[in-house]
Amino acid sequence: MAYGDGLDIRVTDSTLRDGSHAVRHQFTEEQVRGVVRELDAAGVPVIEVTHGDGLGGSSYVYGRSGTDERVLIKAAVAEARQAKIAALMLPGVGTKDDIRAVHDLGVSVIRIATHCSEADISEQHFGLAREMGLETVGFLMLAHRLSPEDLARQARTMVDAGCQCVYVTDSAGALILDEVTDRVEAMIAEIGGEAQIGFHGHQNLSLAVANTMFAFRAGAVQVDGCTRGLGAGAGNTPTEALVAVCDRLGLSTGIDTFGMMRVAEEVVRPIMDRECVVDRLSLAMGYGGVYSSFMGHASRAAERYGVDPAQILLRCGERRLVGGQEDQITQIALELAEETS
Ligand SMILES: CC[C@H](O)CC(=O)C(=O)O
Ligand SMILES: [Mn+2]
Repeated sequence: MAYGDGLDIRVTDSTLRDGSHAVRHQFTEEQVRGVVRELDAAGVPVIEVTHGDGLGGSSYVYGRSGTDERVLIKAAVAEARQAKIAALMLPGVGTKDDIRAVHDLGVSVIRIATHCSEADISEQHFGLAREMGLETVGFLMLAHRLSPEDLARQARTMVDAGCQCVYVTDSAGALILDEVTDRVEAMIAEIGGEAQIGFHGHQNLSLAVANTMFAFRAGAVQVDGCTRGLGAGAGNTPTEALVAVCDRLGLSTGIDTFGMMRVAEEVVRPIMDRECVVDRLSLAMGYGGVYSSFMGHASRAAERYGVDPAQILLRCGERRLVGGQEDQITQIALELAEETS
């Protein structure tokens, strides 16, 4: 199956959204302009720009943005020559007014994310987005927590509400190869022909590129990457590696392979606080099925209460915490401190 428009796969680069977690939401306008200019020149078809937790994410709990995301989005739209600019939102963190505002700024793709079992909270947002002529994408987050059949039923809810492509979103980097295939295939059986399927990977178990290729082989035609892997947890599927693999397999992404390698090395690496790596913490998240953006929260809570951050994360996994329950990370750190005192 191909994406269309002459592409086998359409890549959305989320460096300036998922990568925001790894720079504490401190991207500057100048950095956003530089990254968008270079990704656009390399042929990346869609570039996502938002606070790491989506529109409206700048807050005490999620972390305040260094620069207002609307300023960053406006700058991205101004720099892009061919790329579409996308924005992500979680109903409840962002609102319909945020969708209206970014539409007015020139965003053309809206990606609406819900926990994998709660697609129904996105219905009005998809309806509004389609009325406004936006391209729509749905994220079913922490997709490892549902069986393929249940996930497909949630995808059906999004599609009936107006979603044009539903992503298997491996927020914890917990899915392993065939587990991706099974989910994509179940979604194709349910919504194939009516909507596309996408895949968003995290590198916590070191499988992001491989999982993305399994998703493609099962029928996914939209996939995400982050340049130099810059993203939550151990980071995301590195766009430059994904593009190189596709190139070697003869699959067209429309992206210049060596251009992407250069952007990763010369443009994105210099603005990273640190490399995103598979280490004890990120590996614990992949192993325990924990939402990748919990890593920074757990590290800070562990330092504050003198406990082991990996233990916090594993407990988050045992309790099946979802995005939006970040306050419970502090609660767990307090419990661990009490248990060890
Ligand atoms: C804030 C939304 C969320 O982080 C989306 C995402 O990238 C994921 O679930 O992996
Ligand atoms: Mn992510």
